[in-house]
Parts: sequence; C-alpha cells; structure tokens
Amino acid sequence: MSPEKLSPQAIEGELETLQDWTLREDGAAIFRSFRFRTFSQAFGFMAECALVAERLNHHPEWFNVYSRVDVTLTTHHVSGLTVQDFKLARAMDRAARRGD
Ligand SMILES: C[C@H](O)[C@H](O)[C@H]1CNC2=NC(N)=NC(=O)C2=N1
Repeated sequence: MSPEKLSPQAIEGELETLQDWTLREDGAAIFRSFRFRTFSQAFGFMAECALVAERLNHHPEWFNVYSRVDVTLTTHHVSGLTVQDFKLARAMDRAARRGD
C-alpha cells in the first residue's frame, strides 16, 4: 500500500519536528544541506543513508561536493510529500549526528 500524499497542514506539523529541513517553494519536497568536516565523513554518511533508503524503498535526490551533501526528499509517485519522506529525513538526521 503506497502512502498517501500529505496535506499542507500535515506537512507543517511534520516540519515542526525537523528544525534543519526546509519546504521547497512548490511544497512538494523538503531540503537540507548537511555539512561535515571531511569528504570521508560526507561519503560515509551517504553510504549509511543509501542502506536506509534501500530498506525503506524510498530514495533521496542528493548532491555531494567534498564535505557537503545537499539532500532533496520527495515522493515521486505522488509528486509530493508522504510520511516516507519524513521517515527518511529523520533517519538521515540521526546518521549525520553519528557521523559528527
Ligand atoms: C517501485 C518502487 O517501489 C518505487 O520506484 C519507489 C522507489 N523509491 C522511491 N523513492 C522516492 N523518493 N519516491 C518514490 O516514489 C519511490 N518509489
């Protein structure tokens, strides 16, 4: 059963629990730029998140340059946000704290 597209109100509620993420202008994605001390830490973060994404069957759109990883989360099959995006965002926040 694929998750339902979240309403703007539900998205607002979810974002209140995720201080470091911002809602994209079109309201269909959330964004965070992670900063690490080294490239190795950034890549280790990506490797850990890749395994989480596979487990959730929900995958990020991300860009890495050196110690920075920019992440955009959206649910392609509803062209918007679902609980899967916020579940992955929380997992990524946890992984980033471990990588510090
Ligand atoms: C077939 C497979 O379940 C789908 O392609 C999954 C895979 N990962 C996904 N990731 C994201 N971000 N959005 C999706 O809609 C999505 N769908």
